[in-house]
Amino acid sequence: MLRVLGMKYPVHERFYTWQGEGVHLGRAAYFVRLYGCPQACPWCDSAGTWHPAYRPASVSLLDASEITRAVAEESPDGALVVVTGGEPILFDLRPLTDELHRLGRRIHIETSGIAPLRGDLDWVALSPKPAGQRPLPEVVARADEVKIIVHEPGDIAAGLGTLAGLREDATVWLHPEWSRARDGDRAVLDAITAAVKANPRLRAGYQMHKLYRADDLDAHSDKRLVPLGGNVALGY
Ligand SMILES: Nc1nc2[nH]cc(C(=O)O)c2c(=O)[nH]1
Ligand code: SF4
Ligand SMILES: [Mg+2]
Repeated sequence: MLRVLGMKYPVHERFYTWQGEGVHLGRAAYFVRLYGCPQACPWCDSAGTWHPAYRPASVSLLDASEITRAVAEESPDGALVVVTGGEPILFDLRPLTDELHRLGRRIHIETSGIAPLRGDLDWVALSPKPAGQRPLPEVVARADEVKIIVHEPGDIAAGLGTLAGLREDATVWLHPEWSRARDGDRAVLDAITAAVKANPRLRAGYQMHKLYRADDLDAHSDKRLVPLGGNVALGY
């Protein structure tokens, strides 16, 4: 118990913006991006999780009170708090969700679902990574929405294959991976369109914050353009 109360979270970056994706698209949101993820998706926009050149020199270790104070000082009442990653589900989020609830905030998580969820979350956005570790059934059952990132057309079936036990009312998004969306990759976009037309349960998604370039205003820890797909010359 004492250990949990003294829990420190590795905060990679934090910034106040709006939710750029999913059911809560467009809502004011304070993002807390925790650090560390074993999944190593080569297109991850949190490149420090997998890319040697983008590993931050240091990451702030903050406890629940420090994070909550930053949320209170840097965003107004009514803004959501989105805990993202990295992989936030690796941490015991109970002290953090308790403090943020005392502040009156609603708390959302973005996760690949690879560990039991610890914390009182108001919204769970599950983004399964079938090429890596698959989401636990208990997290699938808890998910309020799912975002399947489509880098190749085959990612649609692979993502859907991880969702046994998903609630009937959970929203399932197919999101073109950002470089595919940005480059107008017809194979990926057409595969999403065909999948939605074949299965009305699915929805076609997009990362609206990137179109707005809202990211440019964020206090990201690393402003460099994130490389995609690795760098063969450097051996990763
Ligand atoms: N504006 C904005 N919306 C987002 N929704 C999910 C994000 C994420 O990186 O998890 C994200 C993000 O990084 N920025
Ligand atoms: S699971 Fe998410 S945070 Fe982890 S490497 Fe993949 S995209 Fe990045
Ligand atoms: Mg992002």
